[in-house]
Amino acid sequence: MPYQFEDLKHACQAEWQAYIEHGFVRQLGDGSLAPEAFQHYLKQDYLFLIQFARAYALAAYKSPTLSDLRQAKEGLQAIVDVELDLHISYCNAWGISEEELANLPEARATLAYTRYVLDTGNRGDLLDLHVALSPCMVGYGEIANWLNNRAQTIRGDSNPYDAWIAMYESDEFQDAMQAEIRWLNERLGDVSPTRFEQLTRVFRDATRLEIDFWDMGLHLSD
Ligand SMILES: Cc1ncc(CO)c(N)n1
Repeated sequence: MPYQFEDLKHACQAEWQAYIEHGFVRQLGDGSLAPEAFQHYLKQDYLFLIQFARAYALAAYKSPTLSDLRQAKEGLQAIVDVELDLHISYCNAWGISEEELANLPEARATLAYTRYVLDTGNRGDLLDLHVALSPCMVGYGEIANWLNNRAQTIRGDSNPYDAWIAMYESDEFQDAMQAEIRWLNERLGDVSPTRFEQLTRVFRDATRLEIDFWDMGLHLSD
């Protein structure tokens, strides 16, 4: 039976649920999150996005076909030209200047996660790299949808984190998430059980590192 992206999630169900339904996410949704925790998270996410862009550059290097190369280029361009600019203005709205962003030290959770993704891509092939990146792309889209279906979630001006949820429920992000799932499903369809086991380890580790990223925000860890 061909493997699908869903099988990776099922194989790591406990970790996936702990990531999607994390305390940080719940508190974002009901508006109770401490502003300091959110600001700490935003600052580290700026550093995360820079490394994330490098991972797309690595995907370009690892691309065997023109179509893969174009896709990696689109990803890199979206992060550098759109997401990072948006992130900087969003940080400004939360009282974090561009100068402060430029001088931030990386928290250990940021270092661990981003370098894990880059190392996995360096050691492996384009599929390893995409599996390592997939908890980011797919997870955040799923988190926005999970929050929207949750009774405790507050939307609109009475939740200071409403714009964050709106960003990840946007058609743009949801479309990118679906495109990533399609890409993975095409490749996973051909892998052997042994290769699937390997990829499951990558997916589990990346998911655990996303959990650590939320913990880092919640506990202001450096
Ligand atoms: C840590 C992290 N994971 C995923 C995303 C979604 O791109 C993000 N911005 N930050």
